[in-house]
Amino acid sequence: MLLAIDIGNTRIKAAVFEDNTLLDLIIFDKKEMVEKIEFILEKFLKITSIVVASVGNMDKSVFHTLEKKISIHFISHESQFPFANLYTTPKTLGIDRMVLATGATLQFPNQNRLVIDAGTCITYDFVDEDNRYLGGAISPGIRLRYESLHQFTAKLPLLNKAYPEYVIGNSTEESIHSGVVNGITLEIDGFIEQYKAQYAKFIIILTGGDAEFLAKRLKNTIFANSNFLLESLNQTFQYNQK
Ligand SMILES: Nc1ncnc2c1ncn2[C@@H]1O[C@H](COP(=O)(O)OP(=O)(O)O)[C@@H](O)[C@H]1O
Ligand SMILES: CC(C)(COP(=O)(O)O)[C@@H](O)C(=O)NCCC(=O)O
Ligand SMILES: [K+]
Repeated sequence: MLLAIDIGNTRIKAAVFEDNTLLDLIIFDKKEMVEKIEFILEKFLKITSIVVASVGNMDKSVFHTLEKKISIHFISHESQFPFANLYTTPKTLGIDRMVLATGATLQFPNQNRLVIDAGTCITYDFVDEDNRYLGGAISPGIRLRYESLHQFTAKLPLLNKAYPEYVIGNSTEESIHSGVVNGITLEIDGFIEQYKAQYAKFIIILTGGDAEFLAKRLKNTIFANSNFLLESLNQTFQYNQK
């Protein structure tokens, strides 16, 4: 039994896996890390390994006590991946993006895949049918857009995400919602059209904390799976056990 931990820039997502079955999902803030991991290990006594993927530099001291009683694997640029990394700066590529590319490669073999992860940032990652990771894009996520409109202007309010009623926002709040939410959905649909100009066929996987919210407003058919990164982390762990 495996505990997979995805440390993003906003939240920590943890999942317990028995082979490829997700038994439990826990989402928490970084400051709750120790207590939450201890809670999970007490609840699932059969966990024998922990695998961690972190976008930032890991403070591994959190795991020092745990390392005495359980094996912990940190996915890094030195881990094994089932794709050829054609990124020209492979050592700066986000570990989260490499894990997403691994899941797309293993779960959807022999085809072009585009993974869109709508989290703190919206990341786009493309793996072609020959299992070559080509790269993609990094764009501000929903929260980042609302917060930057508030933080870098004199008068704009900080809003919680909501669907705009119209393209033409008829109030300050509606204008902000239209700019943020329509901006993102048009960006995503626009990027997909650009990829279609280069690749006749590819599948699209949408994940991240805002996947469900955005999926409803996207024109293109996509696989929306908010647990895709955790599933991919489980598969990355298995791939590194061979
Ligand atoms: N309870 C929540 N707390 C924080 N963000 C949330 C929550 N529920 C949904 N979200 C949305 O999820 C996004 C973060 O998604 P996530 O994939 O966890 O980010 P990351 O992996 O970058 O930490 C936020 O931008 C926010 O819009
Ligand atoms: C772009 C990211 C911040 C996305 O992180 P997230 O939205 O998942 O918190 C992360 O993938 C990252 O730090 N990437 C490093 C730069 C690169 O991928 O080229
Ligand atoms: K992301």
